Amino acid sequence: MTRAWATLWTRSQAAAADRHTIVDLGTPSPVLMERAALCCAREALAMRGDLPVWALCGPGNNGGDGVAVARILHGWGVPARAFLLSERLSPELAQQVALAEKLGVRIDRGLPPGQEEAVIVDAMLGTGAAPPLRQPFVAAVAWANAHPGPKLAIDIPTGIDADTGAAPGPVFAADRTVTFVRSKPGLHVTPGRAAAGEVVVADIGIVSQDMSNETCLIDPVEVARTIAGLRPGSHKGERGHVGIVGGSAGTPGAAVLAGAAALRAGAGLVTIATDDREVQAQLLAHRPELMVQPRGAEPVPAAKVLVVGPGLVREADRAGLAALWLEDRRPAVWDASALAEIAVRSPMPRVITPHPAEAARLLSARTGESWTAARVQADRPLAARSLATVTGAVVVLKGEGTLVAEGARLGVCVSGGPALATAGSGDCLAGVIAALLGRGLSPWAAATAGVHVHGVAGERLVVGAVALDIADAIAAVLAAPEETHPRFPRRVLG
Ligand SMILES: NC(=O)C1=CN([C@@H]2O[C@H](COP(=O)(O)OP(=O)(O)OC[C@H]3O[C@@H](n4cnc5c(N)ncnc54)[C@H](O)[C@@H]3O)[C@@H](O)[C@H]2O)[C@@H](O)CC1
Ligand SMILES: Nc1ncnc2c1ncn2[C@@H]1O[C@H](COP(=O)(O)OP(=O)(O)O)[C@@H](O)[C@H]1O
Ligand SMILES: [K+]
Repeated sequence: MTRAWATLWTRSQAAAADRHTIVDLGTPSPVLMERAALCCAREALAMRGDLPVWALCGPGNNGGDGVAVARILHGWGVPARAFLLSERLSPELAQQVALAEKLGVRIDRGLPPGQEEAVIVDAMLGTGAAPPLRQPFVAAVAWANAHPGPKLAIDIPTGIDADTGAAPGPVFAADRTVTFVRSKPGLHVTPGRAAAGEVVVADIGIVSQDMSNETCLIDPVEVARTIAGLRPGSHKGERGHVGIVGGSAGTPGAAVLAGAAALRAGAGLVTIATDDREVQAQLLAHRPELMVQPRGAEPVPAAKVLVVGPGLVREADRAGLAALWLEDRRPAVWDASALAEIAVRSPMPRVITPHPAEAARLLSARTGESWTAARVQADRPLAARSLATVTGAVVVLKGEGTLVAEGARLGVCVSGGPALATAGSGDCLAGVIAALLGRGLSPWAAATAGVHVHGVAGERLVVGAVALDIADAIAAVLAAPEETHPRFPRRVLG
């Protein structure tokens, strides 16, 4: 089970929790704001060295947090100022301004003058706002990003959509974001993830009645436990036999990579099914550990799990895949060009691993709507969930901040980096997930553990590494899975 505090709240879930805590339970709103600001002030203190702290404040309660941060720091003897960017002030913000002024905190209207280096605190907009940004925040974000000094965002960097991670305009580029009670999907989904910096979850006593945990981070603690629970297997047959339907003339490499990654992820045996004699010869030359056999009506009958798609570029090599999708009872990972053969929901255990362009093609074909890769990227959670609905599969939507969807459930991967952006890296991922399925994990568990492990393996490589290096790094990650990850939020209590 994912730890409760690793679940993610959407904008409406956060607002409902605020309302419940304040209205139903009677916790005064200023008490929550004080606790929120105290956590942010501590983080600003840790980031400042001997720099002053400047809070850029919007019109709502996010702005109220900013003024309270300036007041708390001022009380600790830190040179801290607040800058009000809007004419309009919410009642909580007005209350904070009045209190801060009584205590001698300097509060100005408009952006700070000059180029003095300072910690810039983004208290412009929080979870009450929805992008695209309007003025004066478009200009304020550009000013802040160009100003020298560390950047701290309160709750969410201004400009990021808290629910989707989309950034339809300029975005505050934070080094650190302090978010309240639960993190938000937008801090971990591309492109929001890059703008959030280090994410700190501050528990400030807001409680929710909503016990659903449909959206969560893929928790490295859970992944490590899942991996530790895998049986080593006393002989190779017990660790699962993976069959790979892949490799066309001229592109045998993708099948080799999927196979190599499956072996590194603990598959006992890997057999590649292809009818092309030239491909068969090339496969064996590439990786002698692999086995090769003709495809036939039922590919690799001895295999417990299939990977379908790596390198199947020739149309003739995709004949019969539609029936395989629908009828083959074995758990299977479907990838690359094989995804074009999916015409209906499959009742069988399936994991599909599209990148955004493949996801768009599949969604267009299956929904009759017009999807492009850009539309997928504009709301990755929606795209992943829609694909899960129309295919019946566990969906791995690849890319920075990979998503895993099963029905309405969504897992967000924290691991992975630019070294993974290399030809064949996706083939390795398919092989890892298949190996984990073969070792007895459910499609959800295999997909979530698979993307996390693949991401960590990629992080251990330098940019310029090739896909076979990823496959080879996977064994080391599985041998000693770590329960922490630098991009998994740090939790503070306030
Ligand atoms: N008492 C509470 O409920 C607590 C609230 N907290 C803070 O309050 C925040 C939420 O506060 P609010 O609900 O007041 O909302 P925000 O402060 O996030 O922003 C709402 C304001 O932004 C404006 N706005 C919305 N979309 C915009 C856009 N695209 N461009 C420009 N302006 C836009 C709206 O007109 C509105 O005035 C949280 O993110 C958190 O920082 C914390 O203090 C914790 C306790
Ligand atoms: N910048 C990045 N950060 C994190 N992961 C990435 C990044 N770029 C690519 N990846 C990952 O690398 C893999 C690439 O897969 P794919 O697009 O299918 O490429 P290929 O077809 O070359 O194998 C996916 O798992 C994807 O999530
Ligand atoms: K903010």
